[in-house]
Amino acid sequence: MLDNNKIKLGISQIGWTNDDMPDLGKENTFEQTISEIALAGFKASEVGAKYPDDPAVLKKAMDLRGLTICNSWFSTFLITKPYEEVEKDFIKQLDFLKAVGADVIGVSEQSHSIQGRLDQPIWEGKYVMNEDEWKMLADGLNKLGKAAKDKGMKLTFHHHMGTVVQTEEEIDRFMDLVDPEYVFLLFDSGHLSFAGIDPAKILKKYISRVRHIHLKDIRQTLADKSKAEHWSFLKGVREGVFTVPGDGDVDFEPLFKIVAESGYAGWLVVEAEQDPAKANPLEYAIKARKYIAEKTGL
Ligand SMILES: O=C1C[C@@H](O)[C@H](O)[C@@H](O)C1=O
Ligand SMILES: [Co+2]
Repeated sequence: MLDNNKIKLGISQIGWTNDDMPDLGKENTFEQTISEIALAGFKASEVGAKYPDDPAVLKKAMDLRGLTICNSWFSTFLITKPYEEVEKDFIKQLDFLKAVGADVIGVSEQSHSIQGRLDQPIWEGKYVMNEDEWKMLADGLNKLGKAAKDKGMKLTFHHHMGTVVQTEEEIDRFMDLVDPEYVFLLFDSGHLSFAGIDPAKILKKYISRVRHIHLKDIRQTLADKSKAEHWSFLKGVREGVFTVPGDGDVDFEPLFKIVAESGYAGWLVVEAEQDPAKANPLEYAIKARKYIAEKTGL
């Protein structure tokens, strides 16, 4: 059982429109997306490309539906761009998130990332950082994390397929290098499972440093096929590698147990990008909401 005084449930808008491939769900408007998020029984979403840029307009639309913004993706380029340039954009996004009521920002290092490249199989040619780059990444994130903390926000780092922090060894090294006061982990059950890592092992090890959680399930047969047939990450998404919790092969019960026993306080966010033409977003959001209620009491 999870404590609903500590844990709140959100769902990412990525199931309605996928900003990485905007043709997926192009027909779904911002208003329809957030109305369906509320209708399915969730309390928050992250920020999508169709969401209003004006924080007052966005907040009003969310408030009207009893929703809040709980996080947004932020791409850093700490090992390939000047730090000051990254920091400037980061602060702007922090201020935006703060104005709409979020206290978490989800960072992914996108230097050399292959996650968006259609010409690149996701299982081949991922960039591996050298010693200097590891230091540059950790130092940059520590500084950004301090800037976030100074504004009452938390920098959470999203390990991700096709990026410089994907494998178990990379996650361990990352957690060793960053300052626990300023940089937290964004745990994503789908990316770990897709990478062939036991999500329960990682969650157990780092739960005290986790400040945001993405609940993503995978269809293992399609994940295996993506490797065998050299698919890009985005082809995998299009074909249905990811789905909502309870609909795939990830075992969520140990994850919920670790969360319950840890005293984690924060958001659990269903994040299950797939083709909305094959997986109706409202139907899948309701499916996820029911599964989580059944397994956690939330
Ligand atoms: O948190 C996420 C945001 C997406 O844009 C990304 O590609 C997805 O897989 C994810 O986990
Ligand atoms: Co995620």
